[in-house]
Amino acid sequence: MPPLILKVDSVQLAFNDRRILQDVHLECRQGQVIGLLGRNGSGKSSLLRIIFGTLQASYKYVSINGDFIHKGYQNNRIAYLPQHGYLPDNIKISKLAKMLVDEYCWDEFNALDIYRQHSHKKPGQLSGGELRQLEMLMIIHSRAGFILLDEPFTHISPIQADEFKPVIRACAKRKGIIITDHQYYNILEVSDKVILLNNGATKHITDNDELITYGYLSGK
Ligand SMILES: Nc1ncnc2c1ncn2[C@@H]1O[C@H](COP(=O)(O)OP(=O)(O)OP(=O)(O)O)[C@@H](O)[C@H]1O
Repeated sequence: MPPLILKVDSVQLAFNDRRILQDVHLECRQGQVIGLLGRNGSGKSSLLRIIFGTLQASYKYVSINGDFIHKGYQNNRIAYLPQHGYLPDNIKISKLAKMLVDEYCWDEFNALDIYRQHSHKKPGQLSGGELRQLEMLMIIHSRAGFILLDEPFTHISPIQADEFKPVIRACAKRKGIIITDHQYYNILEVSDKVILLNNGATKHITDNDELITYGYLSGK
């Protein structure tokens, strides 16, 4: 089967007449990790929510292999790790995992140390970093063909971030992933392509020095 291709084109978003996104074009193939960088307030979370279908844009074109996708979350086509936690506090991790994790990935997920360690607990009994790791792992082992990760490295210690990057790469063998985080060095390491959101437009970065040219990194 040819790889699935997610296309996002001509996204327009404004809040109270303030333009946030106006010239956004990106493509993510199954097998690829696309890193999305941008300054605070540049519209990264808004773009991911528009693709997922929980934020309405004034215009968007999102498709998977040519099929227009109105709400990405429908039919498990796209899964999304929001910037802030999404798991309810009082349901056991094991029960949540059974709802979210794809049965075809269950053995792989069930073998993860962090899951084995905490499966009997509830989210409210975990540290911020433990919870973030489990939230992300459930999303990337979900049924969806495309995964959107909004700041997955937040609250994660450097050593655990290093353990995660191969897990993300392994997941990308079967899925397409769009990932954003302010830990830009992790994004540069884990991504096949990097896109910068700058003044509402996507810039496809081919040389990391462009991150300085566009004012994302100071270059000092
Ligand atoms: N519901 C809203 N109403 C008005 N303005 C909003 C709303 N949601 C977001 N914004 C504004 O839109 C802009 C883009 O926000 P968004 O959260 O997408 O940025 P971001 O790139 O993810 O930022 P950060 O890196 O700080 O998380 C910001 O200036 C924000 O203040």
